[in-house]
Amino acid sequence: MEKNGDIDVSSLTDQIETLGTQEPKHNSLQESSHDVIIQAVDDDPILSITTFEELKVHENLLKGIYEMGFTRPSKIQAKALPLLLKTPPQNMIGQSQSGTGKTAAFVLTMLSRIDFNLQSPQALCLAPSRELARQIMVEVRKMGKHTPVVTAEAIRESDIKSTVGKTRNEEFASAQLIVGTPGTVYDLLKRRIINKTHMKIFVLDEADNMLDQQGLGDQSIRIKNMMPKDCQIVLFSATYSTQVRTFAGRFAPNANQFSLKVEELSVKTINQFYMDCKDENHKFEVLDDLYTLLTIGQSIIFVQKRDTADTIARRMTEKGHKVINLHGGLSTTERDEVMDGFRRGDAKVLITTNVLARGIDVLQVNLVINYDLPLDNSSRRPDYETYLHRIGRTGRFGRTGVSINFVHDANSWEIVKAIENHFNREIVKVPTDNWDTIESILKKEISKLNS
Ligand SMILES: Nc1ncnc2c1ncn2[C@@H]1O[C@H](COP(=O)(O)OP(=O)(O)OP(=O)(O)O)[C@@H](O)[C@H]1O
Repeated sequence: MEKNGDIDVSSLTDQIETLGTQEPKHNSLQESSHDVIIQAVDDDPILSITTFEELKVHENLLKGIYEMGFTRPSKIQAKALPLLLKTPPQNMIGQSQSGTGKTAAFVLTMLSRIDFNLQSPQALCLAPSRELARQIMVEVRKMGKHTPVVTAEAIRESDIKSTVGKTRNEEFASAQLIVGTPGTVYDLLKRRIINKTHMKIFVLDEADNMLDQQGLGDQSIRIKNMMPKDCQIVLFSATYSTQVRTFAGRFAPNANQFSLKVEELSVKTINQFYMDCKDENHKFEVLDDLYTLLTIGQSIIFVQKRDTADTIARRMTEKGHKVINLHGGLSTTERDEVMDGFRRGDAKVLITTNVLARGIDVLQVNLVINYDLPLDNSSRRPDYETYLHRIGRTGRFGRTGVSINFVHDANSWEIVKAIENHFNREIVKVPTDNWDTIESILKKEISKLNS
């Protein structure tokens, strides 16, 4: 195999480097032809806004939105916000592709429902990971910057005790908007540290994952059962299996619904590839070569198990690559440090498990590698939803991105083919041993996309 210096990788490098920084084409999300199926509970014609002003939310919220650089609503925001903000409030089951701005839609709804004179929890949002909960809170604080909103994060406390004045009880007593993970939120509600009496809106981000009966479903249901009867229930995700959608309909009754057909689910600006490796060990050699030969902006490598993440991180470090590693086995402080470092761009390569498959938004990520393909833990069948969420860590809000799947035996090849069939999107083969060809294939596919 040719190593760096033997071939000119600079032009491909340019392509991959510019991918992450490439701004979305003007209005690309709004003009997308995605066929959203909308079911509204009223007979009202579905309103769709073209500017945030039309929503008639408080000017301090508009100020926050504009300071975030949002000049106009994305397609899901344009369609969902008028329904989300209706009085009296109506439930919502929303679906749109990864990176299309679902967070801002529910954050704005939560902020606009709060009575700032009432010092009691009024909006609650659950997310499946501490990293996603913290990220949502950053968006809340940015959008609510010009409002007096008081917020609290209900995630496992950091190992380093906070030095700021308030105790946890005091913090939650005065908080109006809470974002957290289900275990911690349930515990705080049960111990009456979070007062549920005035709760007006309950949001589940990554709702299909939060309602999954094999996982977080139990806790989400218990929390929902504690909410006041008239609390607005809002569910958002890029994916809903048929089974989960049926259940979601019971969890959020009489909801306005947005859904997508399966062939509309994958983001068109994410180029999907696969590399046919000889065996497990060859996967590592190809990974090492990829990072030796290409200068990649920022990237995420997904593996199935924590042990694999540790092993790959150690071996990549031994090979001289600067990588970081995040999984559920780390302490809360370590997790926060790793994630914050990656967001700052201190580290360019993040090795992780499914814990970061959903929701994480780092715009500079231009490459996602599925070192291990996502499998359903119990059935060992392809996990289509996780696949879509993983590759959706790139190609955010109209940007272009590349995803590469590693295949190493007949079974993993079948999984890639099943994923290709499921979403009806080609996953293009690139060789593992000829970097000139790799370069030209990646370039051709990327230019097809940009033309
Ligand atoms: N109206 C807007 N104008 C410009 N940028 C926006 C707008 N709305 C959201 N964004 C940005 O788009 C990016 C993706 O948004 P967000 O993280 O909400 O996507 P998402 O739909 O929740 O994705 P996922 O399904 O992966 O969770 C974020 O960086 C966000 O700040």
